[in-house]
Amino acid sequence: MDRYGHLCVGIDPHTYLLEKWNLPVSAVGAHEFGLRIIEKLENRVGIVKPQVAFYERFGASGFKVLEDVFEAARAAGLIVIADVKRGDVGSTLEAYSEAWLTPGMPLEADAMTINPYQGFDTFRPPLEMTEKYHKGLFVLAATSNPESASVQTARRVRGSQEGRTVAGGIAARAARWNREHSDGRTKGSVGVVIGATVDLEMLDIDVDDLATEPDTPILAPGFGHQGANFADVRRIFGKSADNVIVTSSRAMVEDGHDGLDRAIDTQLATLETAFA
Ligand SMILES: O=c1ccn([C@@H]2O[C@H](COP(=O)(O)O)[C@@H](O)[C@H]2O)c(=O)[nH]1
Repeated sequence: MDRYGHLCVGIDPHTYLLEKWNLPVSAVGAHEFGLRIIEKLENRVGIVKPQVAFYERFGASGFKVLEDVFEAARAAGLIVIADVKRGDVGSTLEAYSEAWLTPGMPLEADAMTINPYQGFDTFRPPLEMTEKYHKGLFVLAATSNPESASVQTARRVRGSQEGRTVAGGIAARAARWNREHSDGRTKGSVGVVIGATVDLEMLDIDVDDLATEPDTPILAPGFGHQGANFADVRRIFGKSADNVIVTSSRAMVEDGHDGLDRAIDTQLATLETAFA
């Protein structure tokens, strides 16, 4: 974060955004959308998060242009977080991690989002790849959408005792993994996704634990369109704010290509004040 900053711009070529940018609603339009965003970010913003779904919907041609978008982002010196939210039995998850984390593969990214619904222990293959190739994982813990609460606030039962919430348990497992594999690093390679819109207390997420070295990075969606305010990052994440990647997609690009310049300047200035 010292090198790349806290701001991450999401590349989500929604249909209405392609239309607003006067681009065709096709893989070609999604390609151009991604490249134009990357061009604006170079030397100003350090991290991008392409939302793979908006490319996947165009099938093979969508994946082909996504490869180019990743390549352009890498060439511009950006960190690429592939928002793919994959999860499965370990052996299948291994293939997903080969696709998204292995150097030289067409869809290689720096980090991927991953879904723990089938159990944290299915992550062994991607965790090993993360260590081997110096990549990152962001595990969904407390997602920004309001519908998530019914699953993520549920408490586990340990014998006759009520245990942690699902979200709190996942976050604690990620922090534990980082501590057990710290290797002298100040930040772990396993991060968590925690929406900026959630109630951390209700979810029983221990932000102090996430801020215990090696810190657990937090990928925080929900800023902008989903209602969280960029200026509130420290209030929301407390001790862990310094580990937060503030990510926003629609709000950055809704005013078109020129509006993106203004949005970048505004949000960089807001975050500079917030982190001062
Ligand atoms: O909990 C989550 C996890 C991922 N997302 C993704 O982030 C962006 C948010 O887009 P905005 O336009 O800034 O709302 C999108 O790609 C989601 O799939 C999330 O919103 N919440």
